Amino acid sequence: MIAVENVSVSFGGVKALGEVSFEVPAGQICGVIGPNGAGKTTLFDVVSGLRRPSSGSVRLGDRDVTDVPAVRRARAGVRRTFQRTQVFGRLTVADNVLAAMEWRGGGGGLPADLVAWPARRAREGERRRRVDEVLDLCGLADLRDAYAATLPIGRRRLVELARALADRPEVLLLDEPTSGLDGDQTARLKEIIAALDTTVLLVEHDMGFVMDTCDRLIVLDLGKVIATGTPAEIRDDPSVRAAYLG
Ligand SMILES: Nc1ncnc2c1ncn2[C@@H]1O[C@H](COP(=O)(O)OP(=O)(O)OP(=O)(O)O)[C@@H](O)[C@H]1O
Repeated sequence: MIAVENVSVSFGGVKALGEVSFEVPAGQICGVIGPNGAGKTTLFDVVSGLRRPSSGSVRLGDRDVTDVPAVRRARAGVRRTFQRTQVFGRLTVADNVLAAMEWRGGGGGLPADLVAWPARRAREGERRRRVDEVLDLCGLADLRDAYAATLPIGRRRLVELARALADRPEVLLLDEPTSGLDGDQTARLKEIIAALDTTVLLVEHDMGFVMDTCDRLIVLDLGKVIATGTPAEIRDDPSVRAAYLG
């Protein structure tokens, strides 16, 4: 569950977010839409911990994470993809996913390696199986040994998604996940998201995708929530039409 309460963020004189509040119950797929400059990316930065709000709070489950930095939020099960893909170009697709998985139970140096060797090897095997599983899920199995830098943008985006899914996140934030995807890849993405039992917050400009994929929508305009509701409710909301049509 994600709970954002009265969150405000200002950049100098620009109020990117003004007292934004909403909740995404566990397992729900929630879309954030709004015109350019509405505050969507800023909201993602606040939820993922990259930006601290000037006021307000963010809770994940029953934990207040407002002051918890991004890296610790990631450890607590928050994963994010970015508007501009951020894959490791010099690593293979499989290694990109492997690198994103938390190494639990490491540490302790050589003595620990020797004593705990069988358990560590078993865990390593589990991680590699998981890599294959998510590559399959994302339609990347054939590309597991390709260097990420050589892939077209749509595939790179799917590598980023695979990385985000590898550790079975509790909360997944997707920033414009369809951009650069072709029709087949977009359809696959829809299926992947629908099959997750993760809380998902996504920003997306492709309205068809948003309407088909999300359980609920939040509409931002000039840093304010101007409407929330099911996709059908939002489609018929006059204030939303006004915001988009100017
Ligand atoms: N680092 C920053 N410094 C100054 N102003 C910023 C900064 N980041 C965002 N803003 C401003 O805050 C407002 C919200 O920006 P934000 O990028 O969150 O909107 P957005 O809805 O994600 O837009 P887009 O759809 O174009 O990505 C805009 O007016 C933007 O110019």
